[in-house]
Amino acid sequence: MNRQELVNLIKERKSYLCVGLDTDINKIPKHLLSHADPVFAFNKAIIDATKDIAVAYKINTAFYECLGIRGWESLQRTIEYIPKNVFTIADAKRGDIGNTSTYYAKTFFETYAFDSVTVAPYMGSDSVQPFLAFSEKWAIVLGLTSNEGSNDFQLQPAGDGLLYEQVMKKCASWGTPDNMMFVVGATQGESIANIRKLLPDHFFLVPGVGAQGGSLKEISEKGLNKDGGLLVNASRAIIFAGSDERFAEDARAVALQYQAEMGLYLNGVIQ
Ligand SMILES: O=c1ccn([C@@H]2O[C@H](COP(=O)(O)O)[C@@H](O)[C@H]2O)c(=O)[nH]1
Repeated sequence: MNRQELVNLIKERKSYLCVGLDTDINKIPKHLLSHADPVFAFNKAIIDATKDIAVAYKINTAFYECLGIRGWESLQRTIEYIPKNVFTIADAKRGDIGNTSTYYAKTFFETYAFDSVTVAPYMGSDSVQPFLAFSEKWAIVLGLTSNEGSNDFQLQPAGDGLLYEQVMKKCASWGTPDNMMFVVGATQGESIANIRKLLPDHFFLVPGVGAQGGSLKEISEKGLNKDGGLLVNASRAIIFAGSDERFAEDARAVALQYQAEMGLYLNGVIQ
């Protein structure tokens, strides 16, 4: 999906909600366990319940990879089931020497046809650039993450600023706002305005609302730009909103609340 299609979708749906399919087999409702593919059965119900509200789905590959071949099959069924007009993210946090990165990119962009993949930039330009060589595909580079450990390196002084600022500026120079986004945690509210100033045009994938306690209001007020410019992810808060037969309706109810709030923040900001 290209940038204009994503921007149009955000405008149409008045939503920048990304539903995170962190489908933990140990947390899905028990009645699904008798299905041939319980993870896919769960995802299918969540997708059916949210596909008119969400603009993106993020599949965190850890929850699938841990199940071996069955997990990869669930992932494949899920990515094939997600409507083609919605943006898809493989949250795999890859990045390696150049030729290996190329094969990671082929895995997620060609074999599984995701629109984007999350990339850890620590190994530098040759580890990130292979993800930028695919038309209408995106690298989503870890910028300032939502976890406590972001203090260990990302928020440490470096050069004339902080390490995450140097990393984001440098990475941005390898791509464009049409093929690169950044992960910015919703728990990093006090840094969002600074990051938006640093990168006015880039999309940010923002995990950390819901279960991690980040503020949708703060991230939206400080992070939205004229194109929207944000994809705010909620995983557990949506997909595990309920735990019985009504889990998909419960997920929809929470997703609708996020969409309604996002509609308010978009008003007057998006052009
Ligand atoms: O900085 C980061 C980067 C990635 N994540 C991922 O996003 C989701 C968040 O899940 P919730 O249940 O909504 O907390 C999950 O897949 C993380 O691995 C992140 O949280 N922070």
